[in-house]
Amino acid sequence: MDHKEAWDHCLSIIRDNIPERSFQTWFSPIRPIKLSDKVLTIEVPTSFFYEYLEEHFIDILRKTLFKVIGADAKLEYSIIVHNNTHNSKPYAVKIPTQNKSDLTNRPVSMPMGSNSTNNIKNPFVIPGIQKLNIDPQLNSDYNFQNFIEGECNRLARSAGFAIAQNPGKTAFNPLFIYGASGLGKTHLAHAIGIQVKERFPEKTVLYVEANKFERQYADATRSNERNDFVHFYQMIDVLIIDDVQHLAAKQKTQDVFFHIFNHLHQSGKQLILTSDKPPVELEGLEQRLLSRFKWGLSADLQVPDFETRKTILQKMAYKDGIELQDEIIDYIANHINTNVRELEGALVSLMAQSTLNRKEITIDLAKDLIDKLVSNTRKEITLDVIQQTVCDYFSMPVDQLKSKTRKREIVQARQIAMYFAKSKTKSSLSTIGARIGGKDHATVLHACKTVKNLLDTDKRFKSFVTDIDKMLEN
Ligand SMILES: Nc1ncnc2c1ncn2[C@@H]1O[C@H](COP(=O)(O)OP(=O)(O)OP(=O)(O)O)[C@@H](O)[C@H]1O
Repeated sequence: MDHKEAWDHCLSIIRDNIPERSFQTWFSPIRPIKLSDKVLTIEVPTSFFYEYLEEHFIDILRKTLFKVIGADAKLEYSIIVHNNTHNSKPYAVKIPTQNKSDLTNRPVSMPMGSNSTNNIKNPFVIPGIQKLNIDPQLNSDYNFQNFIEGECNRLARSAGFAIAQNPGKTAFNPLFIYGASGLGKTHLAHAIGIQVKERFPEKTVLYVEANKFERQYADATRSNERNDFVHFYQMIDVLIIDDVQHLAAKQKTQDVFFHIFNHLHQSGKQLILTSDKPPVELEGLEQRLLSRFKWGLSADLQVPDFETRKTILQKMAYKDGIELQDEIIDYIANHINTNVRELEGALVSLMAQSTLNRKEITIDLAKDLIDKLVSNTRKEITLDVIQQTVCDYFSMPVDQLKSKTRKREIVQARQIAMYFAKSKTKSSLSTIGARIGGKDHATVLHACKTVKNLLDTDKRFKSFVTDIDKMLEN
């Protein structure tokens, strides 16, 4: 048995024992490299990947290897590092944090300012910020207790939670959280900051929106305080920058951020960034910044599925001290399927209506209000919404649609998603391709043509497309 056969055999066992989504996320990207003396070497994309496997799948990996290779089987990881070399680690041995720099090809030779805190002036206009004893600018409501977990945010939440226990010391540095509007990026970023402050009160945490960072920098430059600005930011232990996409085309701000980023990262400080797009799709940001954004972990927040929407509503209602009948929760969760902010809005409107009019919250009141709300705020049809809707319709995980698999039914679903993405959004063909399965623009064009042809020739296929169209439009 060679390494490929052995690993294939292992995969078939693992696949039967874990959820398909986990399998796709954590096992599909692994490549077997060699098998010698019962030691199987597998290649994983990042050290985070390795740590995650060790933490979550160690038991199943161990049992499967013993079954396939024998009782004295061993597993070695080969981790792809930035300079395209590999680093093999023996089975079940964690990467010691102090050796992390061996694994990541960190450049940086930026001259550093004095670390002394005495002569640092506070360059900011934000009231409350003073030298190191700064207000972290965190919203206490946005904590982990209030952040509801579901398949849609599990990876980002787990990574965020791990960071909060050990800021700067995990492989997730930076943590790059991305996703469409209203899905909880800001909330999660604050939750990490709050938890760090609770566990390590002496640490300096700062949340700042990218726009504000830009304005502060412009002010500091105007008043000749650029160095103070840089020194100030270089003293932060956990720096959270929200909506980094707003730094696009701001060359000078990107330059200064680049230096701050390098300094903090090299000093083992934690960076948390949020954006509405993954690093590969961020336009107008310098390549050197984008490549650094990919050093740690990029984790997306997706549109919550129906069950998670229900949980979110139940917990939100509970927090506000009201009890809603299941029928009402189901109705809202069914009709508001865009993002968490809108779910929250619907619940607040419902409570307001019932309080103002002294009416009980009944299913009729809920229907009346939600129907108005939905028709007034015609939901934006985004690439995420399209992919989620197509996957809901065919009962498949979004991961599969985004994967490279050539299984017929998945290819078909992917083509339908591309067709709707082309007809209902303004996204370019290459963006559509990149977001749906990592394909190029020619594949998207081909998909649109195929769907149009099938609409004319295949009745069953046409009914799929019509149903999904209705779901998107309603
Ligand atoms: N998983 C969740 N659990 C509980 N509340 C959530 C969750 N996700 C989002 N929310 C709530 O939804 C609202 C919108 O979230 P948030 O502002 O974090 O979204 P965002 O992704 O940063 O959006 P934008 O890109 O528009 O700034 C907030 O009130 C937040 O508390």
